[in-house]
Amino acid sequence: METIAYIALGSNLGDRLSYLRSAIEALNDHKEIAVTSSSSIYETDPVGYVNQGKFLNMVIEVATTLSPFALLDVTQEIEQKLGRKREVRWGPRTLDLDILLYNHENIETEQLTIPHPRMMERAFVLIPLLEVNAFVTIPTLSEPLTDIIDRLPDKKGVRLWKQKDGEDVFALFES
Ligand SMILES: Nc1ncnc2c1ncn2[C@@H]1O[C@H](COP(=O)(O)OP(=O)(O)OP(=O)(O)O)[C@@H](O)[C@H]1O
Ligand SMILES: Nc1nc2c(c(=O)[nH]1)N=C(CO)CN2
Repeated sequence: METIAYIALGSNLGDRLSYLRSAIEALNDHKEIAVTSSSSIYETDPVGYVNQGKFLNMVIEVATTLSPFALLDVTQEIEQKLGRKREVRWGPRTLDLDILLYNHENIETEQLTIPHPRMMERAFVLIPLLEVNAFVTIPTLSEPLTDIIDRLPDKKGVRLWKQKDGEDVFALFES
């Protein structure tokens, strides 16, 4: 059965825009994944480990026939292929792909937790997520997402960097 999933992308090393584009292309090239929508691109102050460069962050919606674990394998392969090294926890990275939501499933294993365990603390995730789907619902959450975002300290550090213009995800990457 086809699933709708939301994936957060982040990059703060090297050619950040090009890492985002390559990751979206690689996902869309997979025969069991179609990228169906995206947010704008935001430039965001680093959260957690603050002594690092600004991130570009965005969220995409995908339709997929992969299981959540197979989708995680694909996102991790793409991170590796695009040069990701894990050195400092929450530190600089060429590319980070986090699976936020997978239909309305709740998954809690050592390898994979969905909804993503830290998404509700991150305006750099919730602002683009709400842009992609203003009616998105999160399992076990009754409060409106907009109220949650209002309380998040990092929301002031989230700035629109490249506005989405129309429905074509790849148009975002044309200059
Ligand atoms: N929903 C999820 N999406 C992606 N990875 C997840 C998810 N839930 C659990 N993980 C696990 O988290 C591990 C660490 O991920 P990663 O190194 O990307 O963390 P990070 O980006 O440094 O921090 P954060 O998870 O806070 O964004 C991965 O190996 C993966 O198995
Ligand atoms: N602004 C911003 N800060 C972060 C980010 C990120 O993508 N954007 N990712 C992190 C680890 O996943 C830690 N901190």
